Amino acid sequence: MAACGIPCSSALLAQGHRSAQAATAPVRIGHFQGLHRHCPSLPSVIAPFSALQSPRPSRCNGRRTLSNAIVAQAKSKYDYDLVIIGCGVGGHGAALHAVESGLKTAVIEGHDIGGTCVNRGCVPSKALLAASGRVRELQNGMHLKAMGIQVGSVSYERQPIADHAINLASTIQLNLKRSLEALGVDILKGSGKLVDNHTVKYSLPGRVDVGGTVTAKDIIIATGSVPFVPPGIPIDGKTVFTSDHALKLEWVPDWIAIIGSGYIGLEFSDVYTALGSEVTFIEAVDNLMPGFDKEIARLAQRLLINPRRIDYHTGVLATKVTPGVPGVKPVVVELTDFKTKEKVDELEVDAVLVATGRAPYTQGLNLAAIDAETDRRGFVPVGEQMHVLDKSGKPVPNVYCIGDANGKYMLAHAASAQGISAVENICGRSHTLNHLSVPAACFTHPEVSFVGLTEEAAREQAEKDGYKDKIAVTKTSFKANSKALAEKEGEGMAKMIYRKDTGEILGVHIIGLHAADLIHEASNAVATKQSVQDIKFNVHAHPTLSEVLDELFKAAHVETKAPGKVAFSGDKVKTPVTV
Ligand SMILES: Cc1cc2nc3c(=O)[nH]c(=O)nc-3n(C[C@H](O)[C@H](O)[C@H](O)COP(=O)(O)OP(=O)(O)OC[C@H]3O[C@@H](n4cnc5c(N)ncnc54)[C@H](O)[C@@H]3O)c2cc1C
Ligand SMILES: NC(=O)c1ccc[n+]([C@@H]2O[C@H](COP(=O)([O-])OP(=O)(O)OC[C@H]3O[C@@H](n4cnc5c(N)ncnc54)[C@H](O)[C@@H]3O)[C@@H](O)[C@H]2O)c1
Repeated sequence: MAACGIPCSSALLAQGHRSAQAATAPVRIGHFQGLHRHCPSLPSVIAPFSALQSPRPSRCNGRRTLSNAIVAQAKSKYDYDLVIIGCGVGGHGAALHAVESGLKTAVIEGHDIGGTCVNRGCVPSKALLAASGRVRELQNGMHLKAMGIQVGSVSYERQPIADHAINLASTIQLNLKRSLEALGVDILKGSGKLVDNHTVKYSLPGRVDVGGTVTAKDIIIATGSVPFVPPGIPIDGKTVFTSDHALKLEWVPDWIAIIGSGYIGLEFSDVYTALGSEVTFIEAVDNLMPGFDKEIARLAQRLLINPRRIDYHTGVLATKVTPGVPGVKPVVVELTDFKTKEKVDELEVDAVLVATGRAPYTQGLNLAAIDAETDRRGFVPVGEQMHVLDKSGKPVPNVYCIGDANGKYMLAHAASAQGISAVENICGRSHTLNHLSVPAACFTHPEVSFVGLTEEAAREQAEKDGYKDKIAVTKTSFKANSKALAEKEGEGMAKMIYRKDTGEILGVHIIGLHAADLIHEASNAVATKQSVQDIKFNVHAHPTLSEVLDELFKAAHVETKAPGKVAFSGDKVKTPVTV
């Protein structure tokens, strides 16, 4: 567990293997935040951005304190103010903010606009979760009967569910591309490689008609990640596969082993069990969901694992997997004790999903050209303000790295927020993203979400910094919430870890209906440094699920009554590295 409480165990396990795996993986590349603001189908939403209404504006749109002479020089010397290598959600979010800030911007994209999130991640997985979630709900006769509803037998068609995910990804990919075009961002097709800290060469293998060299005042690297596959596990894409293949839902195995009980493993266990599969988790750590707050993980096990057709082996590694033939020959999985390294079991299943983390996609960038190198796992080292660090740990002028490629927090909205932060710094508006305020959610049924530290990490931090007797925890249950009860969805809890001397919110964790939406009141409070004694005066509509949080805040007891922003211990906490 990293200091921030964000899941990171797979990274520990993966050490030493990642770069090698990434080297053989195909180039991949997506954000809602940007999409909502800039979707071409929403012109009225775009309108407020001055960058759109004027001809190509000068650097940083008048907000930067550059003299006109410097601006003119900057404009004439380079092709662009900003070039972004990689156009996933991170690159896209950075590009939108750059245009808003008046920067002449280009993105270089080697595969598909939208990257992992849009094409092989968040978007298609949420489509599968939405469809399979309905199947689960309609098949839960007891639940429906409790509200006086009876349904006949419920069935589904696999291909239309798969098509829903594929079509959604295509639509959003197109929306992202159009939003960039509408904003005047040049989209350069090819794989980018640094020449120096102002120059990028780009090309597409096998295409002599595509490519070139561009110069820019600043460069952002946003090349993302690919699935990490441990050694000894050959991916055939049919019986042994990663999320890249699973999202296509080409078949629904009767029995599937999922290696890894992190985000991907959990979300796919939700999809597969709803569609009728039996699931076996193989988890290296001694407990399932090792990256989550322990109490939340225990309740998650009671809600998401135990009542379903799921069993599990913990404390074991899948050290060897032999692919099978669908319907003919099973996949064989060799299990090795994580601690003793002795072979302990062998499983025969229909399919294996490898969900053991993600590896950065950073090779081929030629970081040597800027006197930088990746760490041993392939991540690009960055400072607090997203500057790439050179071999001696100093910031490389004008080169930044955001998103999965730097490994700070491998989530779509974190990539986009880091992109916005980098652009702020490029524009001379010093900005540091507080990663402890970035929410995370797992979209199972019910959902799990959190922000900040787990209870364990908060206590560890407090012990180290000498305020361990100041840590307090409040908890509320969905069972007492009118809206949840009206929905017959009373299973779930929220917990908050805070400092009773200052009222600082250190972490909030939720499991229950719409937990992924509910977390934002807490994450925004952490971001704006609202204290518990302030937030407890917020008014929540009744009856809503948000009252679960209202009660949570009201249950907190703070020693000081002083309202307002306080000096938080989080101010001193360095941006956590989570992988
Ligand atoms: C199954 C799955 C589900 C997920 N669900 C969620 C979720 O619900 N919520 C969430 O927040 N996160 C989710 N994630 C994580 C999220 O997808 C990533 O954190 C996010 O995509 C990272 O964005 P990025 O821009 O850093 O990288 P990417 O999205 O990987 O984009 C990088 C882009 O750079 C391009 N590229 C790479 N190298 C080069 C080069 N040299 N030149 C030019 N282009 C290059 C790639 O083609 C790619 O398009 C999920 C991930 C997976 C796998
Ligand atoms: N809803 C979301 O936000 C969402 C959804 C999916 C993915 N993601 C992102 O994608 C990334 C990858 O997800 P993930 O679930 O693959 O990674 P993860 O790091 O969340 O979980 C990987 C799990 O695999 C286990 N593991 C690693 N190697 C193993 C081995 N050899 N044998 C057995 N167990 C092993 C680890 O202990 C860990 O529990 C995450 O960083 C996450 O941020 C986010």
